[in-house]
Amino acid sequence: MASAVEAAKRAAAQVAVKNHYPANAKYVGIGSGTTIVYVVEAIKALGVDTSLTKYVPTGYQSKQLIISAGLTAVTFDTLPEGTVLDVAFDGADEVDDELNCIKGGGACLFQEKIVALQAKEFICVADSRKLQPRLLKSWKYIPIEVAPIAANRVLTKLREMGSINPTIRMNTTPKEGPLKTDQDFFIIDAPFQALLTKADVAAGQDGSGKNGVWEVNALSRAIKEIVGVLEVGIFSGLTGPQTQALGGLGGEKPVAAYFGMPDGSVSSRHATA
Ligand SMILES: O=C[C@H](O)[C@H](O)[C@H](O)COP(=O)(O)O
Repeated sequence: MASAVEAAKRAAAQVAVKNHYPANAKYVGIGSGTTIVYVVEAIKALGVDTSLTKYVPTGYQSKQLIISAGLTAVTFDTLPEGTVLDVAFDGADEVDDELNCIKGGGACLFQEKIVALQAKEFICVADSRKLQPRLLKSWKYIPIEVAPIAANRVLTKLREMGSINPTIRMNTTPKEGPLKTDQDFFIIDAPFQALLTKADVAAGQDGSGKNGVWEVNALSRAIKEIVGVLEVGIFSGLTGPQTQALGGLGGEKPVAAYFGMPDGSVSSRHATA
C-alpha cells in the first residue's frame, strides 16, 4: 500500500514538472517533505541543461536533496534583492476546492512560504489523500511556527479562537523535548473545525470565527496577528499571477496542484485567473 502512495506522488511530480518546468530556468524553488523528492527526480529526468539553474531550498532537507541530485543550491538569504524565481514546487498536507493549502506537517512552512511568495508560479504536488473539498476535512490540524518563549501564550490565544486542544509538537524521542524548526522555533499543531471557503461565505455561511467556525483567509489572518507567531501553515489569498496583475510579485496560493490517484492517473486543480 505504501508503495502505491509513493507511485502516486511520483506520477504527480512527473506531470507537474512536465507542465511547469520553464525552459532556460534561472531560479527554481524546491520545497520540503517526501513528495518533493520525486519533483527533483523528474527535473533530472527531463534531460535539460541544469548547469545554469540555481535551486532555492526551503530548509535543511531540501538543500541536501538539491545537492545530492548534483544541482546547484542557492539559499534564500544569498539571493540578490529583487530576484524573482521562475517557479517553486512543493508538497502539501491538504488542498481545498479553492487551492488553499495546509503545509508544515513536516515542520517546514516559513521558508516554504517566502520561497513561494518570491516565485512567479507556485505549484503543489501531492497524492490523492491531500485532495479534499475543504481544509481540515481529513488532515487534523494547522501547523504554526512560533517563538519558543511565546508558545504558551499562543496556545491560550488559539484556544480562545476555538482551536480544540492545540499542542506543541514534540520530537519522536520525548526526552529531546519540543521539535525545533530550521529557524530554531517551535511548531504548534492547532486543530480547528473544517474551514469554510470564500464560496461558502458568499453562500451565506459565517466564517468569522463565531463558535470556532472559520473561513480559510480569516483564520490565517487571525493566527498571524498573534504576537509570537512567525508564520502559519495556511497558504491562501492570491496566486502569483493574481498578485502580478496588481503590480506585485508572487502569491501563497498555488496556480495549480497535481494529485497522484490510486488508479495511476493524475488529477489536477487550476486557479482561475
Ligand atoms: O512541512 C512540510 C511541508 O510543508 C511539506 O511540503 C508537507 O508537509 C507535505 O509533505 P509530504 O510531501 O511529505 O506529504
